[in-house]
Amino acid sequence: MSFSDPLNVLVVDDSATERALLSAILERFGVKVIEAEGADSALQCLQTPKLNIDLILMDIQMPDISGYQLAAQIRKMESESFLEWHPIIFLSGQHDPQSIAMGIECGADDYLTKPVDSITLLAKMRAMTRIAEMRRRLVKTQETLSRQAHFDELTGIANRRHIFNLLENEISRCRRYNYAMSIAYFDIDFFKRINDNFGHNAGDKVLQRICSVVEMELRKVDMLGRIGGEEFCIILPECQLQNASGIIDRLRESIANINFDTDILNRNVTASFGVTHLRKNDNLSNLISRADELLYEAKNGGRNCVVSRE
Ligand SMILES: Nc1nc2c(ncn2[C@@H]2O[C@H](COP(=O)(O)OP(=O)(O)OP(=O)(O)O)[C@@H](O)[C@H]2O)c(=O)[nH]1
Repeated sequence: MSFSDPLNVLVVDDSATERALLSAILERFGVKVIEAEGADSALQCLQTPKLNIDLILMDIQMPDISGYQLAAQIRKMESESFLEWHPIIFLSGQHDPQSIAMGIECGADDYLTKPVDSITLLAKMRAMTRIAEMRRRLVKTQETLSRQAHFDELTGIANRRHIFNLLENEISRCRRYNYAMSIAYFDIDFFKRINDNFGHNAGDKVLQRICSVVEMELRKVDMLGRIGGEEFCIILPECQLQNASGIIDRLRESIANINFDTDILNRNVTASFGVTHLRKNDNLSNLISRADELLYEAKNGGRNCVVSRE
């Protein structure tokens, strides 16, 4: 039996002889062994990305801390430092059911008693790496789903639901710490004409470029989200209305000055803005309604302008 991809196995044992014996068996099957004589070096190896450890084989009786304690520490470190999960197999001389139960309880995934039969050990390792691979795929899928649930696919910025959740959080923060906050709604002017005259693809590129310009111009704490179509929301935490109006007017100018690649669009694009701030009795719904109304005033007032009001 051997592994198709080279497997990196961390062997944790205080006895150099035991480590050497186990390494000799594993290396015969094409496994790459990384040795650790105790807890500190084991934890260090797991935090070293280039070692790329797939699995841990661990002794229980060690002088500094027991294998049980180390397994619990590894699980804690993995969850606190967002490290990948590593299967842990205990190799122990203790055969009693209590020791086995305790090993699993502390975070190990399997428990083999010494002397370990090499074929059994390799079969268990194969099963564990299969589970680790399935878990890796599951985590990746979860990350993709979470990204899709929170971010707009075309522009990469927060989607409607996410920006409203962020706004809800900011409103609570402002209430609690008595902070000021402003928001802006904006909408690209005559966007339909861009699609009609230059194609939907060009329209998409315009949306992407405008978002990246806006993100670049804003402070790190500001938040940008796509409400839908060509309408966007900006949250400006800890920003008084007067200040926000100035920032947003500069943003309007930056958008109007974007030079698009001529194969996308041979003219400039403008946007209209509504800016307001959080009033004492505002909730999410009336704050965004007011920003939306101001945006439509800006549209009716000739576009490419900012209308701001308390
Ligand atoms: N390319 C592209 N177009 C989109 C997207 N989402 C919405 N649109 C288009 O955006 C256009 C919005 O048009 P309207 O609502 O009439 O607004 P407008 O032409 O910008 O006019 P004003 O807002 O009044 O200045 C529609 O043609 C939509 O199809 C998208 O993701 N990509």
